[in-house]
Formats: sequence, C-alpha cells, structure tokens
Amino acid sequence: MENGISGSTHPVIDTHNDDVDTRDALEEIVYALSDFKGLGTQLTFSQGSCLKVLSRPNEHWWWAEREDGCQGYAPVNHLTTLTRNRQYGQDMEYFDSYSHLKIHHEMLDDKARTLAYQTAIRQNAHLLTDKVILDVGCGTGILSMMCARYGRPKQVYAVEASDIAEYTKDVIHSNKMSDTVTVLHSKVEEVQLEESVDVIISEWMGTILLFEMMVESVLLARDRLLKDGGTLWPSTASLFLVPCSAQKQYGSKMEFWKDQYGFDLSDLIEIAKEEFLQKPVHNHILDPADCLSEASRILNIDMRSVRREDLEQIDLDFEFTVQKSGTLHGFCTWFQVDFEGLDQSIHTVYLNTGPEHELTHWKQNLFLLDSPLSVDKDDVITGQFNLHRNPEWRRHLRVLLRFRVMSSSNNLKVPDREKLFYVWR
Ligand SMILES: NC(=[NH2+])NCCC[C@H]1O[C@@H](n2cnc3c(N)ncnc32)[C@H](O)[C@@H]1O
Repeated sequence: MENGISGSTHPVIDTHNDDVDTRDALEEIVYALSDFKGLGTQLTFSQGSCLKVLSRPNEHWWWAEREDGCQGYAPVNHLTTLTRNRQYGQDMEYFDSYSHLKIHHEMLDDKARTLAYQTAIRQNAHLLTDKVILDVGCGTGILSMMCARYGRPKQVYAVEASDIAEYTKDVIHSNKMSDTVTVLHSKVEEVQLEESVDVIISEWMGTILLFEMMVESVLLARDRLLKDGGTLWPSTASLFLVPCSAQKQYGSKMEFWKDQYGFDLSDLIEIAKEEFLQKPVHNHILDPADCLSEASRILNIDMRSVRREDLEQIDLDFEFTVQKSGTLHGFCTWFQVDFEGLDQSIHTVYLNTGPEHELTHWKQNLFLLDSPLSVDKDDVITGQFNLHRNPEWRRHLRVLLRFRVMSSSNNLKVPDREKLFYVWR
C-alpha cells in the first residue's frame, strides 16, 4: 500500500518511442486534473493548465508540451480532454437528479445503509463533543441530524449542491437543530468555512462503489477542509468480485430469442448482446449458491491517504479457484465501507452490500459474458478487472474484464477473454 490504494499496479515510464503510430501523432489539447511534479524527463504542471499531447508512447505516459514550450512525460491519469464548461453542464444534470425526493426516499428507506451510519455516530457520540463536522452531500440532512442528536458537536456543516438543500433548511429548523446544523446550499468544492473540520461524514458510494465519482468531492473536501489527523467516515472502502452463474438472467436476455411463439429469432442474439450485455446489471440480487468460488476483495481504498489521481485508472488483478463445477455466466461485484472508531476502544462499524448481508438499495452488480463457459472444481480463473474513469463523462467509468481459465493440472482451458463494460458511458 503506497498511497492509500492497494490492488493496482503503478505505471512505468516507457522509452520515448519515436516510431509511434502516426495516429498517435494527432496533437490534442488536454487539461490537468491536478498538480504534478515531474522528475527527470517528466513534465511538471499545475491543476487546470493546458497541455498539448504530441505522442502517446503507452497508456500511462504521454509526451506533452506545456504552454511555455517545455516538453516531457505527463501521467495520463492526471489529464482530461474535458473543458470546464462541459464539466459544469454534466454537474447540473447530476445535481438535478438529486433535487427530486425519489432517490432520497430510496436511500432513507435503505435501513442497512442508514443504520450503519447511525451506529457509527452513536458508538462514537461521546467523542463528538465540541467537534466540527462536515456532511458532504447531506441530502435531506439525516446524517447531520443524527450527529447533532446523539453527539454534542460544536457545529455541523451540512453541504448539499442540489435544490433539495432549500427544503433541508426547513427540516433542520423544524427539528430544532438550527443552532448546531448549518445547511450550505453549495457544491462542497466551492464552500468556504471559517474553520477546518474534525470529521467528514458522507454517503458517497455508487454502483460498483465508484460510479458518480462523488468520492472525488469527498477527497477534495478532505484536502481542503479536514484538520490534520481528522476523521473520514467511511474511513475505508473495498470492492469485492466473485465468478458466478446467472442462468436466469442470461437465459432471459439471450436464450429468450431462440424460440418465441414457435419462431426462431436467434438472428437477433448478436444485437441482443450489444444491447443487454454491454453494461452490468446494476440491480442484481446474487444468490450465494450461484457463486463459483470464494469472493475476493480486489480493491481497498484508504480514504485518508488515497489521491484523486489514483482513481482515474485502477487496474486490479484477481485469481479464483473454482469450488464447484458449473457455468460461468459472469462476475459479480459489491462493496464494503468501514467506519473506524474515534479511538481504539471503539469497534469499527461495517456496511457490506454483499450477498451474505442484509440487502441494500445498491444490491449487487452482474457483469455478464457474451458466451458463458463451463468450469470445473479446482479450475483457476485469473485475470484483471480494470476500472477506467471516462475522460469525457467524468462521473462514468468503463470496466475492462480480462481472464483465462487454467485446469487444476495447469493446462490452458480457456484462452484470454476480454470484454469492455460501460458504467454507463
Ligand atoms: N451515495 C450516493 N451515490 N449518493 C447519495 C448522496 C448524494 C448526495 O450528495 C449530493 N452531492 C454529490 N456531490 C456533491 C458535491 N460535490 N457537493 C455537494 N453535494 C453533493 C447530491 O446532490 C446528493 O444529494
């Protein structure tokens, strides 16, 4: 664990390859997502600066030129082709989706989710006395009100960018908490506080843990507003993966076309794969009996030390030993977040959205293969699950799944398979 993220491999600088593909020579203007201090042939640049990409020697390092003419290697995970106003437009659409009650009703109605936060707050309540708390994305204000009711904080800043914030102000007033809880109708990126905070609490987790990339806003708040040694709740976040069968789901989307009212529509299966299998099933309820092996925690994020740029491209390896013969229809993901106690004596609170735990509104996510395959007990499935943030649609990501199957006697049963999924662009 070097910088708060474990499970990823770090890019190595390739030699600058002069005979790059002419396609690569297409010059492109990109923007720096964050500062980068270059060493040797690497280019130093600051957040927001504009760079011209001259060539792309590999997927992790591009040869670029600063506006002052300096050239050098720039790390791709620090770059975006997105202009500021296009990002603004995407944010407006995103926050508009949270200005309606439906999504807030769903989250409040998710008892496992909301009670995990309540338990963390109540177990640490006595240590919240006189603390300054920041609730990033407070929505209806439920977490802020829990902090104010169970602890005796000096101040809670409830920050909410969507228009629901105007109603949240009324909710705080009606619950007689206005002297402790201050609702700020603003993006947390733009909020100015007269003091730094002791605790940042936020419910930021999306599909596949990271969709919406709201975690980036929490990390920005951490870097800008959290006291040294301050607490982040959740303190860590993990992503789990398991190979699984999914006969019902695969059959309903694919075999469905083989016989409809006595007619063979299987000519449609190819376009059905495009339409139904390019994105994960986001509301799948995984039956533990469909798991073909033990699940693996493929990613662990330490919220105190992870850097935003580490979340641009997360390349994760996995290896599974098949525990029972069956059909491999795909892979399922879920996540867990931990709330570490404010001191050693207080137990960590866990919220796990996996199939062995109470169902949450996140359910599990099913990545279906185009063509299922048979696997046998003791086969070994190895591969990569690579999460790459969409450089244009900043809240979306792509998942590149690669794997192969070896028999227990180490013979190659299924050569490398690769599939790209969109979440959701
Ligand atoms: N767990 C999730 N996937 N979403 C649940 C929390 C999302 C809430 O945070 C708000 N929100 C998201 N990002 C921000 C931000 N940068 N600043 C303020 N509020 C935000 C958003 O408007 C919504 O009310």
